Amino acid sequence: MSKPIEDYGFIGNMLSGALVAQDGSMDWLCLPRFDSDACFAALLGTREHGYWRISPAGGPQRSSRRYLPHAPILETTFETRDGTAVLVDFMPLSDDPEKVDVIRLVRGVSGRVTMRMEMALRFGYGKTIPWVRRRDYGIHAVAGPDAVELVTRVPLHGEDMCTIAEFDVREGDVVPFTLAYHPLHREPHFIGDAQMRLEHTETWWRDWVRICRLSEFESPVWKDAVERSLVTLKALSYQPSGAIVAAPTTSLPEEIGGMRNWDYRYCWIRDAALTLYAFMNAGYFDEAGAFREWLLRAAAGAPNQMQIMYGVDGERRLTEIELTWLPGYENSVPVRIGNGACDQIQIDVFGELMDALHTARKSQLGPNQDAWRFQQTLLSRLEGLWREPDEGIWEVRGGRKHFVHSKVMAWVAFDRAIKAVEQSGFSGPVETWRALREEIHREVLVRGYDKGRNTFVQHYDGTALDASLLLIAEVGFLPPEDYRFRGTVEAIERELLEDGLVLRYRVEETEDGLTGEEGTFLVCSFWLADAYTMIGRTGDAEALFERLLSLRNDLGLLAEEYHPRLRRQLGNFPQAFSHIGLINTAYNLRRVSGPAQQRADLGEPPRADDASRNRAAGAPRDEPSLD
Ligand SMILES: OC[C@H]1O[C@H](O[C@H]2O[C@H](CO)[C@@H](O)[C@H](O)[C@H]2O)[C@H](O)[C@@H](O)[C@@H]1O
Repeated sequence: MSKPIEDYGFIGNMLSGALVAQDGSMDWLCLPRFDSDACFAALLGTREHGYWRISPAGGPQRSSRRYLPHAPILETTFETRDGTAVLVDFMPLSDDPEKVDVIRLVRGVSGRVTMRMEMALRFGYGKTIPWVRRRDYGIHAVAGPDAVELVTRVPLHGEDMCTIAEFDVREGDVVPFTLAYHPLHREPHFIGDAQMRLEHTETWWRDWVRICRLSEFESPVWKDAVERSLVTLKALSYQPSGAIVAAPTTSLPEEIGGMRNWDYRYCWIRDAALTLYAFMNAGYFDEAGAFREWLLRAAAGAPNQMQIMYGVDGERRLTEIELTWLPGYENSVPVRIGNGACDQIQIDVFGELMDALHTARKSQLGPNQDAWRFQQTLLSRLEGLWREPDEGIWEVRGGRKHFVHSKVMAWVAFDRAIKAVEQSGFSGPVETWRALREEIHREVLVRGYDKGRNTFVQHYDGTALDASLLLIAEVGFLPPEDYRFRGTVEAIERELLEDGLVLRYRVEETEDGLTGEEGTFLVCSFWLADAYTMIGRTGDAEALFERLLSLRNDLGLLAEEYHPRLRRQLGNFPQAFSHIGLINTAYNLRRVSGPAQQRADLGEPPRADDASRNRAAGAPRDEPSLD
């Protein structure tokens, strides 16, 4: 029986991540990387597909949970008739991407609680039962190239292809369990003092959060929401390369029982560029630098071969396949790994990329000629490409169209390049770019705008609406007071709202190549709040933002979508896109010159004045300069 998506907490260490349910069951864990095979995949199947549960043997009478302040460290409290015990789950930081660990500490709080640990390791996304051997420290399990050590002082025994332990904890007892991954060709490693690793992990995250600019929020709820979102985004970054995954999961459905199930454990240029923007808003510049370095490496080569997404180390081949042995989350099939969208053309990424680098440059992170050369080659490709149809921001699988958002973002790409020349002294064919910027603008106002309804439309020669049009003012294509933008906001309010939340489009009006429905798309609702702010409807913006905050789970986490009637989160979880929206909208609401205006080049950008503090706090890599 699946648990609601919002029942899960996320822990991670910038190499991989795990989902742990309220009942103490770790139902999703991929080792050693975000996109490695899962060794616990009960999330998308049953216990047969792997899980690791630690909870009171007779079940708790009550349980509650929280994150430790400032860190992706989960603490679940189980109250039983005999006493209270706490389970602390975390993934310690590691310098070696092939050696990744999960630590679970059971602490006795009061009385005497009998706890039960059950572990069913199933490598290869729930398919492969490993060869398990006893060791004096616990067990050693091997399957193919993967090996783990489960280290504990508690006696273990086997039952029905699972490893089991029952043990008592009394007030003051601490019982650690460590799962340490290593590739079979390497020696096992042992973590040592789990309590010390906990303290080290807590300290690292506390120092990281110290940089964060939260003083502009009076409300502790807003402060916490922004901080938790930043910590989540940071935990979704892949430390060795600087990439950022869209989510740590695959195939959590956008419709319960439906086929809209995708693998998000990769780095989308779009999502990562917007993440970068959220980080810069909050004062984090090392992350911006690291992502740019990743991008330059991943996208290096012929500009016409730049992809819209890559693996975390820059891998290009992300072949999409179906895992037929997994029944899917609440029977939502297929379960997919890999993502066919990697071969799509999505013109908006040129704009998102140029915009993020523009903001970074304005934030006074030093110039970088390599990055500028790279941007110029991208623009030379865009000169012809912007005229072509594409798959657009929503990655439709029903055929290419002339999406208006894609054209607007092509305009953004040339606009930011022109500004780089005008404001920062870079050189380039600025007259050509000016002419293209003008031509795109003119064309969109004619072919992308429906005069009769006073609204922009999803694609040329069509009538459907699309939530991505809410970004038209935010990116500076038109001023917010322009009647055509206001008309678009009103049309979206009339036609794309479900219980006050925004659908990205109406599935019945959009050839997305898929069947079924989907929930409201959370980042689009944040964009609507931004649009309200920009057109002076601050009360509506605040109300919508508060509503969106109320949709977070008890730990402050958001999936990609929300179903208002079912009152359930839907889609991959936690999703970077949604948390990016939360952060940017919060700053937008509290700054005289918020991110929307910054992107539209109307105000002051976030500054790099905290970058040195960022480094001092032990951020994991040097800050490369940004153009
Ligand atoms: O709806 C179909 C598409 O859904 C996914 O894409 C969505 O997630 C991406 C990552 O967050 C985001 O960049 C994109 O804008 C979203 O539409 C899926 O990854 C695609 O393969 C699928 O076609």
